[in-house]
Amino acid sequence: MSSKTFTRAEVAKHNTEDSLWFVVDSKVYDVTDFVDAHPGGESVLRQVAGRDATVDFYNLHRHEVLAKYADLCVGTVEGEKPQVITPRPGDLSTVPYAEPLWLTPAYKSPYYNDSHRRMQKAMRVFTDTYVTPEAQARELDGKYISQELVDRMSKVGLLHMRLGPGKHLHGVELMDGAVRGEEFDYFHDLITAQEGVRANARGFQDGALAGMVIGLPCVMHYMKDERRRKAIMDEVLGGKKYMCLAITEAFAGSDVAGLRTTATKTADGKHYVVNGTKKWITNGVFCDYFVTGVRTDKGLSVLLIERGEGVETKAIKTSYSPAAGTAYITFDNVKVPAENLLGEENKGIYVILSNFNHERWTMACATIRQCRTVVEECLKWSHQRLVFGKRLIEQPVIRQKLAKMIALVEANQSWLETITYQMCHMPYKQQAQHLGGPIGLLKMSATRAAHEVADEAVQIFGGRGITQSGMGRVVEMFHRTYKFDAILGGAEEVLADLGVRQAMRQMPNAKL
Ligand code: HEM
Repeated sequence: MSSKTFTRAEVAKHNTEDSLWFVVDSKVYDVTDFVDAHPGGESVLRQVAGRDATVDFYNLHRHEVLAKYADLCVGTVEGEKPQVITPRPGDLSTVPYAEPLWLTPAYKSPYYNDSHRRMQKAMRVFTDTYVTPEAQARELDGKYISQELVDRMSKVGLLHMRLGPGKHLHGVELMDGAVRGEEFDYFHDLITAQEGVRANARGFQDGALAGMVIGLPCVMHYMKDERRRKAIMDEVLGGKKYMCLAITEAFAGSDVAGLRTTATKTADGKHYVVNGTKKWITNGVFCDYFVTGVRTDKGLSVLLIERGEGVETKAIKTSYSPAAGTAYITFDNVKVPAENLLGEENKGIYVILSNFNHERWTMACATIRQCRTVVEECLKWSHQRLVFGKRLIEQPVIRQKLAKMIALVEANQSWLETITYQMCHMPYKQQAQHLGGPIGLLKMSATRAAHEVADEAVQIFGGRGITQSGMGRVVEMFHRTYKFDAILGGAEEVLADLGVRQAMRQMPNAKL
């Protein structure tokens, strides 16, 4: 920004055909050569020529517009300083409820220590600096994640971290040394998930190797040949090869037992021959490995299938961006080595189920954080938007909506943290027994809340809430995409039922 200063009287002189200046938040803008390019047209700019246009500007634009057009700024008003906060990469928001309570000054939490705080800071800087700019660009052009970002994520251990705590992290320096792999627990995991989704790009979010997050654990826990397992883990965590989980079919979604893709053993027992289809496979379009649910002679099995002869993928157009690489897959007589069987033959259901809790919990982390971002957007918008002669926030009906949204977000975050604490203190096997139901209910609660939050947010933003650019772009994206989390990883209704059925297994002979 230029260091020049001007008096308001000097700015006022630039209100002619040949020179058009105005002030926004103490900064002086010369838009003489910009009027033809201004998306809002020329006339509106002429109306504020020579004047302070701060109120008009923020009634119509996001603050980030000023950063994008920073070269229009020719200086500041003498003796004045900009009042509007310009966040730097890594900054916490000071808007009420924009951050979870543990990151809000004056609040305490029993769950987070210094190591968690270091992780949060490092993740925020990384997301703001590298992920958000690419995520926003990919949402627009629909291309897949760049190898450059994958390499960067791999280098700081982000791909490793997304599998959750465990031995695969031991000896790994995370986020350039912010945290040691050995100290990584489920609260670090929660932070990783919640910070990552601040890029506000739901399609890209899945495109950023979500398939690996749910596919690779099956290899990590169930591939028998240790040498091969290590080689594949290194390739995938090194960002050299991409992996996805291919379970759902046109025939069966949440009803995993209804899968129809078959795997038949060859007479010599050395191979399986796979035939069938898969649908809605996240990242499938650009993956090298497919962790695939198949029907073998006496039940379900899981095979690691490499892209090759007989494997075809084509993109499915969904309501989020093509950056996710969502695929329809066909397997036609695909020959798969028998050692690519993950877990036991006909017992694949255990392989599939073993992963579900962590996947669902991660989705709850993400959804709750996205709801919070939408709350922040709504608080800012209702605070700056002038309508019917006053700020939107002065309408009681708007405050009612905000209160409901805030309460939903805070309640879900608290429940999430309580469950996360149990995850930190329960062996994995016990988690499956005691936490499968609560995690299912938590995910259901998070996506039901998302439904309410998305709906109210669009009402608050009006037409902008259904417009993909400008003020309401975050709300529009959320409203268009929150359903992915209500369906993927187990539909709301299936998880609600699971939660209650699991509780009923513990039901004593208690009477009213
Ligand atoms: C440095 C100054 C300005 C820049 C760089 C700028 C840039 C933009 C951009 C990029 C848009 C597209 C929408 C968006 O992305 O948010 C836009 C829309 C618009 N601008 Fe500006 N603008 C400036 C100042 C102003 C001022 C002072 C006014 C009015 C007094 C104005 C009136 C409008 C209007 C009416 C729209 C259309 C809004 C809508 O579609 O909802 N702009 N401007």
